[in-house]
Amino acid sequence: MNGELKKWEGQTAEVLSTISISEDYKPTLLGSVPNMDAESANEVLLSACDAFGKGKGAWPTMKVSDRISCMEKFVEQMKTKRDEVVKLLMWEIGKNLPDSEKEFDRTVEYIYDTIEDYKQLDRDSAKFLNRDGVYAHIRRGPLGVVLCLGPYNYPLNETFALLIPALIMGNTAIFKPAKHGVLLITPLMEAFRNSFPRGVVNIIFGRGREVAAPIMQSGRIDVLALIGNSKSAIALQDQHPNKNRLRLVLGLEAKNPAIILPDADLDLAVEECINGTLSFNGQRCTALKIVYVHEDIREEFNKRFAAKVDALKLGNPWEAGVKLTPLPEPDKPTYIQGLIDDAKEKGAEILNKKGGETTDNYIFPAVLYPVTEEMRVYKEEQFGPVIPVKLFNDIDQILDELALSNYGQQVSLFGKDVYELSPLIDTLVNLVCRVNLNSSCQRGPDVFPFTGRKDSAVGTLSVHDALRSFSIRTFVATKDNASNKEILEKLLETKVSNFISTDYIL
Ligand SMILES: O=C[C@H](O)COP(=O)(O)O
Repeated sequence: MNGELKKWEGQTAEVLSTISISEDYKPTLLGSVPNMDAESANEVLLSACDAFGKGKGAWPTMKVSDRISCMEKFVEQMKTKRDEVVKLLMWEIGKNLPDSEKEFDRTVEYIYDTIEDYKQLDRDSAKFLNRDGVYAHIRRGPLGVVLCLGPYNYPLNETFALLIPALIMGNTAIFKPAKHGVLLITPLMEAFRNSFPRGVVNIIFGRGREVAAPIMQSGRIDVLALIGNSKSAIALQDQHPNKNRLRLVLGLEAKNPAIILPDADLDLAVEECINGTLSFNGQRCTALKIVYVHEDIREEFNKRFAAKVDALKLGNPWEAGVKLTPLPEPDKPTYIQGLIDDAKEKGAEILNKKGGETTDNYIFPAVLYPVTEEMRVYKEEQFGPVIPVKLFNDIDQILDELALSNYGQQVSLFGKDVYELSPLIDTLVNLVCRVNLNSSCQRGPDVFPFTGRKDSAVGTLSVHDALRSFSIRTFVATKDNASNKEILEKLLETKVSNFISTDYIL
């Protein structure tokens, strides 16, 4: 972005749209981005390192109020690009219109919330301490250079959920857009260029192993911030010559269950499970990826749920009322078909009539029942349109499975009896990080903590927590005597230091 894009002309990577379910479907060339190599990626790295300048750069030492002004300028310009970005969200990743609009609007809100929270954080963390003859002025500061990688399912929102807090805290950043959802970043590049000093925000395009790996190998990355899968996170981490000094901020996989207790409101449970399992075709880390149904209500729940799934409208993302849309990953339908075949071989049935029907780059969601622990669809994070339903008689059976699971993000719990719910809630909050009562799992509102246990996350990504994840407490200390007092008073009075200042009182 602050590097010269022209440099990479002639090595462009084409971006094809696969988003169409029409019979005469043909992939359409939407645009192209530079396909960078290791050398170009290293130039970008140098640009980010120079801008941080081992702390001497203009950005990390800048006044808080000036950094906020840059961010405000950026978000104002970003808002003028809404239509363009929303269209690209539909065309590149197949997200339906309401969800694409929501992704854009929620990202704008995330930036405003981050600005407000940053002011509060700076006010709260700035402290003058005087103890045992030592006087200290404490504030929160940046960590250095951050490498941010976002996922294809939220190419705008989740990339920015990493990038924005990292930047406002005074870090410089390099970000790599997801493979699908790369073009939608391009309308925003001018806004970045107009709003931030050179080298503060940097972009890399290309394959992870070709552009992100060499950057990590340099040992100059201080924070790896990634939302995606553990495999990519581990592969990148392993490239760093000194992993111990790398701070990690990771949002990873999950296998969030819905638990339908015998006294659950079935209409509500069905509705919430439809949204939970199939919003954006189940391509959400917070999606419900398995449904546990109690034996007493199994028949009724399965019947209503399967019928509702079949009634969902499949179509192109821009068509009104469409819930199910084409999948951006060309090999996803084959993968899902493999899960269905495996489950059928091991004794499951498809409960809904349309389950497994394929249309170009889509496979209609199959509701699979009864699912058992030997099946791949039980073990793998399907991240797509297929719904395993598992029977239970005894809640302890589910608690044992959750305790053994590699994941620990969220649970949806459906029921009414408070005496049954309360011990369960008390246990579940120690197995996952968010229990959704009579509602499906979700990340939002984005001011709420977004995290997980075990392999689901490292650190917490909410407006509030992300600012802390991308910063460290730093301070200036001195012996409390008359001469030092005088120097400190002068520093405050002359306003020559941005650190020893009262700029935090915004
Ligand atoms: O892919 C994981 C996302 O953070 C899910 O967000 P969401 O629950 O708002 O769809």
